[in-house]
Amino acid sequence: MRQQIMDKEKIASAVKMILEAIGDDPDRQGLLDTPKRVANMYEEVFAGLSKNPAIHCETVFEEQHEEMVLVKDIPFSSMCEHHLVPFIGEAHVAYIPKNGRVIGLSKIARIVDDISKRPQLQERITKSVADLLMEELDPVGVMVVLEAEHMCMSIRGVNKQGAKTVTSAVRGSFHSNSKSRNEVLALINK
Ligand SMILES: Nc1nc2c(ncn2[C@@H]2O[C@H](COP(=O)(O)OP(=O)(O)OP(=O)(O)O)[C@@H](O)[C@H]2O)c(=O)[nH]1
Ligand SMILES: [Zn+2]
Repeated sequence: MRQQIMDKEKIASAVKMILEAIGDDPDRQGLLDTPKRVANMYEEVFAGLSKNPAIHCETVFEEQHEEMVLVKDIPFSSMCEHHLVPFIGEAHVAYIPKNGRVIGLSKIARIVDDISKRPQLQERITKSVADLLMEELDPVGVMVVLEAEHMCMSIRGVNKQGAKTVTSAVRGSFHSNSKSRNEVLALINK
């Protein structure tokens, strides 16, 4: 796993250069602490770069539940890797455990967070969460649905405030069985 220390001084000097480049004065009162603040913010919003989300699957409960578990409406935010502005929305994660391999519900939200807090694409987050659960838990099936608004589409460019992007990743039995897929979709929309 990549272990990297974030170089906050480098971020701060880059932000100072950006402020100069856009034609503002980085030495004016209101901007004096901005490079440092942005560096602190980047440390937070890109914290997932130094995280290994698989650790959240280390504690497995031996619970013979072979029906669906759905954690829905998990708020998440990420940074679009094309423009470095946020996209914000909700994740819904369903899986059907096998051989009693059940994890704590909060761990599902932690996995979403660790994978989101990096320069990302919505499709990659969706797929990464599904693949990680398949690899670590070997469940009967996994289905992940993300819906988000991308600031790069809202505040600039095409300027479509409120447009939502929905992505899904479907693995195992959810892939082969449209009835279980529809059950998840119905529960998400409840
Ligand atoms: N597939 C995908 N596209 C994304 C995501 N986040 C942002 N984008 C898109 O990335 C694309 C980048 O397009 P480019 O033409 O290289 O950049 P641009 O000139 O800034 O594009 P516009 O946003 O259309 O102004 C845009 O269409 C964004 O909407 C994402 O998570 N998934
Ligand atoms: Zn973007």
